Amino acid sequence: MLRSDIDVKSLHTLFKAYDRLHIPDILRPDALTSLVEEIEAGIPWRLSLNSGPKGLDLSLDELTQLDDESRKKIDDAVYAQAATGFQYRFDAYRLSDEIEAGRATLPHLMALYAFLNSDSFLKFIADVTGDARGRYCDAQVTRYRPGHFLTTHTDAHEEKHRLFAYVLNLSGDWRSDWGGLLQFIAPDGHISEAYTPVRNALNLFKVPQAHAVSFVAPFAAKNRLSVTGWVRMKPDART
Ligand SMILES: O=C(O)CCC(=O)C(=O)O
Ligand SMILES: [Fe+2]
Repeated sequence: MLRSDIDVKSLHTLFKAYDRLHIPDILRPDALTSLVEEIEAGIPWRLSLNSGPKGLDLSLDELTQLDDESRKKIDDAVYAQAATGFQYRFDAYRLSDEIEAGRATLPHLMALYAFLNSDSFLKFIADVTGDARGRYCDAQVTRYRPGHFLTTHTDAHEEKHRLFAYVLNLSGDWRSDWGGLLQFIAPDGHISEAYTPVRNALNLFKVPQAHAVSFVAPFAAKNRLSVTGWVRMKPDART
């Protein structure tokens, strides 16, 4: 699935210097097209948001049945928490959980998950990062619609043994004005770097590292689609 002419050495030099990397044209174009078609044909999205420390995955069908007042209550709680702390709201399909539970039936996403866990991809990660401890990648498909976002966090998780985060962007022709930027936040609060979603680019960064996905503007002309997850140390720690 990987494009064959990737210059791993140069990527390694950059990764060593910055602990993060934006790699354009990561997959062979044919692999990417089938993947995007499969996702766009419809997958069982759920709205993922947190209520304080608790993560919730809510059925989109049930949410559309809520009356305006109930929906406003959720929005108010989300915005109150986002004003001062950690908050997210985006659509997700928990690909690795669904596959591990034997529930997934989406061949191209299953092939991608197998690829992400193949020796060749894990070796690619080891060569680029200089760290050969990665044994396993988890994965979720995410869709940020207008009004979706993820505030600043580091991805650190004691039990999950995360080494690196990755984001495979699937949306093309994205304008930075639409938001949905992957932003890296410096200790002084400035944004040290931001990646605009680029179709078929892989963003890779070391964990922990402060980052966020900026609010997708109401006028964004499309949704921001990605497959994202973490390269982890232990295959038996799939929690
Ligand atoms: O979608 C992205 O660019 C990053 C997502 C992220 O940081 C996360 O899910 O923890
Ligand atoms: Fe993150």
